[in-house]
Amino acid sequence: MPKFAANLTMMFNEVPFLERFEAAAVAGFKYVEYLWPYDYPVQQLKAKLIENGLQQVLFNTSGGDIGGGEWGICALPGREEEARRDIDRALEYAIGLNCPRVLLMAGVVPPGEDKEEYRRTFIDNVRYASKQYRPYGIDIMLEALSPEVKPNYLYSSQYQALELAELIDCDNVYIQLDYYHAQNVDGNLSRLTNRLKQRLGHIQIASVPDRHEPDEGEINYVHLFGLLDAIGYEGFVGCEYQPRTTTQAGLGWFEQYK
Ligand SMILES: O=C(O)[C@@H](O)C(=O)CO
Ligand SMILES: [Mg+2]
Repeated sequence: MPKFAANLTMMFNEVPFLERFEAAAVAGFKYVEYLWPYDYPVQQLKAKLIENGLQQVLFNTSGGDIGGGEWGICALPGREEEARRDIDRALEYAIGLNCPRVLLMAGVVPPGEDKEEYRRTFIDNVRYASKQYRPYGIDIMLEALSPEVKPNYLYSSQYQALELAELIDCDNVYIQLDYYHAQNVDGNLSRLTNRLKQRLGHIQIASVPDRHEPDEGEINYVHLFGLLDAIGYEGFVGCEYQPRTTTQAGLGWFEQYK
């Protein structure tokens, strides 16, 4: 049975961020993920996890200047020093929070720029992170983002993510398969899951087209959860969706998995 992680960036927005840990635990979650921890000291977040009996399973490196159109800096040529400081800071948080994986946010390639240069920069930074994180047993995730969510992100197809992971060829670099993006770009989700199974480090779910609870829309999640069990996937499944109304009102789908 999949181990579901509440995504505290998208879920439980009825309460301020630090109160979402308790809300997730009360709703029956044992695991959490969210985009970024950096607004809070490690000790404060660690206390929230411990108080509520939760395990942190994922967070991301920085988004960069989000207001200025960035969405990650690990692929930006000329920003390598900053990206590596950011990768090091993420490592400190991962160690402090006992979090076993970090998503390396690549970034947006502005139209007209040399995409190959961004790709090379990303590969170099992922290899750097791999080396830094390996002694601590922390894995690195690569996630393809669909243009619906982030136009011009470095890579949008799961098959591009696979190609990158194979090229980088480091034993602690895995794919974060977000079925919402995958359905928007690639489709054929059963075949895709089987194709990626050796490299799956994390899964995320939401309905398509509306990115709501996984109980509506064009993806059959009951089938996919069964498939994940069948291929022996033992990682986590992050609930990265925008609740239709309130978070609690939409958790009917989760009842059978608690
Ligand atoms: O799907 C997403 O958007 C996220 O998983 C993320 O980490 C940043 O884009
Ligand atoms: Mg995602």
